[in-house]
Amino acid sequence: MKRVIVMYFSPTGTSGKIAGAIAGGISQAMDCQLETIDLTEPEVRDREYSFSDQDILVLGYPVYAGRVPEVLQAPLRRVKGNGTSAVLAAVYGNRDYEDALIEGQDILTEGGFSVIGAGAFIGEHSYSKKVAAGRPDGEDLACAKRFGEQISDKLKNSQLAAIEVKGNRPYKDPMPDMPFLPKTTDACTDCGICADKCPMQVIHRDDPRIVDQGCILCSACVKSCPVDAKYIAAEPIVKIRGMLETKFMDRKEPELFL
Ligand SMILES: Cc1cc2nc3c(=O)[nH]c(=O)nc-3n(C[C@H](O)[C@H](O)[C@H](O)COP(=O)(O)O)c2cc1C
Repeated sequence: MKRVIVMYFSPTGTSGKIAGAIAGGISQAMDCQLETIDLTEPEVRDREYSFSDQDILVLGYPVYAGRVPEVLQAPLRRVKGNGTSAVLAAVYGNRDYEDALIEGQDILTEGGFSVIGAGAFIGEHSYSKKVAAGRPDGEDLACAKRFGEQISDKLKNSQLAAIEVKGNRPYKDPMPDMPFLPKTTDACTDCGICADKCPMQVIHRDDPRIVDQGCILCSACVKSCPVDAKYIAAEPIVKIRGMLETKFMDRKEPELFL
């Protein structure tokens, strides 16, 4: 019996939605069970995972500076396949995904997987509510589900050869360190949702205004706050937001590799 495992790291939820839709498409078409592993939670990220050739792994992650997020790299290297078929979903904020797919493919291939499908999808940008606002939308999710069904056809026809994705080696330089912390306005009601959502667990549950070092500026706190009390005021991020809201407003569409 085949099993589909959907594994994702998704601070603001977009990568999780896309990976879930792909995995749902595969599991429905193949009538097999679906399991979820949410690597956004630190203790889940710390574990080791091993899969068999009866499993299909769907891995979703956001694109950070054209790469696989650094915080996910060591955890992914602990995920082992044994001739396991894998599908990648890199979700980017309507600018570009550069080397994020090829890097993801390299990591999984080294870990014993065969990447038989990959897609670059679009999600609302972590640093803006205007860039790719509301995405993934219904069209994106339908596209992801259909992609899952195409993957299932490929599996049924035993076409398990690895694919070629877009991207370059050596990969883009990693993101420079940005030692900034999110700020909090007086609107904060101490509800603690931001602390629960923080993938680095650096926000104090008893006083969410206190944020320890180690923040990766993923915007999980900003986007989950019900009263918009969290914000990132650091100059480089404000500049990036301005650049994105000027140059990257035209709708991009998913790119699929099968
Ligand atoms: C640190 C950081 C770097 C990012 N770099 C890129 C990028 O290079 N290209 C892009 O289009 N979007 C970039 N984004 C936006 C995210 O890839 C995008 O919003 C994604 O949908 C977030 O996924 P999530 O909802 O699963 O967290 C970046 C976001 C963050 C927080």
